[in-house]
Amino acid sequence: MKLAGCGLRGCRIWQKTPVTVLVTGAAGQIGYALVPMVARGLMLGPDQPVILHMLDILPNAEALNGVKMELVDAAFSLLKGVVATTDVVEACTGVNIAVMIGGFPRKEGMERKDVMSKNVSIYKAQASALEKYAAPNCKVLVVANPANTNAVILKEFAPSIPAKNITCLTRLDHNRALAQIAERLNVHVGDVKNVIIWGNHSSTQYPDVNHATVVTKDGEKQVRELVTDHQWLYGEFITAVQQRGAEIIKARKLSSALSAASSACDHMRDWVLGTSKGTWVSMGVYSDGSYGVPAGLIYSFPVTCDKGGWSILQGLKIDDFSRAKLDATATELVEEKSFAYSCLQ
Ligand SMILES: NC(=O)c1ccc[n+]([C@@H]2O[C@H](COP(=O)([O-])OP(=O)(O)OC[C@H]3O[C@@H](n4cnc5c(N)ncnc54)[C@H](O)[C@@H]3O)[C@@H](O)[C@H]2O)c1
Ligand SMILES: O=C(O)C[C@H](O)C(=O)O
Repeated sequence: MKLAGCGLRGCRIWQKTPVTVLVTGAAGQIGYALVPMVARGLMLGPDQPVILHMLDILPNAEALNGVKMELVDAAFSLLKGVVATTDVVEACTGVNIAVMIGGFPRKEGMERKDVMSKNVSIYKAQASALEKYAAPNCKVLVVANPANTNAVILKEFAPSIPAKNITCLTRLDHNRALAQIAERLNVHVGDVKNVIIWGNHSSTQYPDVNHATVVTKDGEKQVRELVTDHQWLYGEFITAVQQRGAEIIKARKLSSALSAASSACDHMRDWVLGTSKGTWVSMGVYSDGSYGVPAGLIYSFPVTCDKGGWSILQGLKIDDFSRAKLDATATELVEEKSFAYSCLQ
């Protein structure tokens, strides 16, 4: 914190030191939705000044500069500086938070594996830059797909960044699950909590409501008690969350952007500022073997956050149906990880 003038004679207020936030792929759709949210304090809080570092590739340099012009024009009071660059070293220098959205998008006719091999090389190069130039204790959120596996590669090639600081986005899936339950029960989404997304940000993810609750006028109730149609919970609900990204691509001809950006803010805000008491969220984090998930994967778990750190929520009962789902998505991640490594040979 430092003492800063508030503009009135004789007035001094304590102002926090700005936090530097890197957004890669900032000229893309999610980047364009995200940077104003960060500049408005939706990621780090309404009293936290920020400096934005925006990275994109050379063919998008002009568009990136346009985003910078708009940020300046919006006159955000929390925004203390903007760097728009195609130089990865300049982009990574001194960053406290890195939101990695940049990557090669899947194009028509391309297999998931084609995209993976391109993105794995990008994440290897950017890991090295973050390792060398980011601020100590930089927190990383990988959004670009395949998000979990890009995060694994980033961790591998930035060995001095603590594994606890490298995460991937499954909060969008978590929010989608909350929204599906809220719609089904005709309640406000803010009254639903503690769903879980297990595993990969892909169609093998397992949205689990076994421990989820809803605040009602008669107190907190289990989702399983309120949604009496268990066939729906075991079938349509799971598929709806797993397939929501594809459904949005079908409708928009583009992948989700505003919801992805908003969820990225939710992820970082809870990580930095903490989750509320009795509430957990889903984050793709480094597996320590909890719940029988192979150690070393970046896997989505239920986590609680406190004092800038996260912990995997322990001790939840996993029934046989869930066990099979947790294992299936872990198997996919093991295969993706091994394919990603083979791309680097
Ligand atoms: N995890 C999630 O929940 C989630 C949700 C939605 C989208 N996504 C993924 O996020 C990614 C971005 O989506 P989008 O809609 O913003 O895509 P987009 O194509 O609009 O934007 C991507 C941007 O990345 C830039 N880029 C490409 N290579 C780069 C590099 N090496 N360094 C820096 N920038 C680079 C591109 O030029 C482009 O501006 C995609 O991989 C998408 O699948 C993830
Ligand atoms: O970009 C995609 O493939 C979909 C995206 O990850 C989403 O979940 O909306």
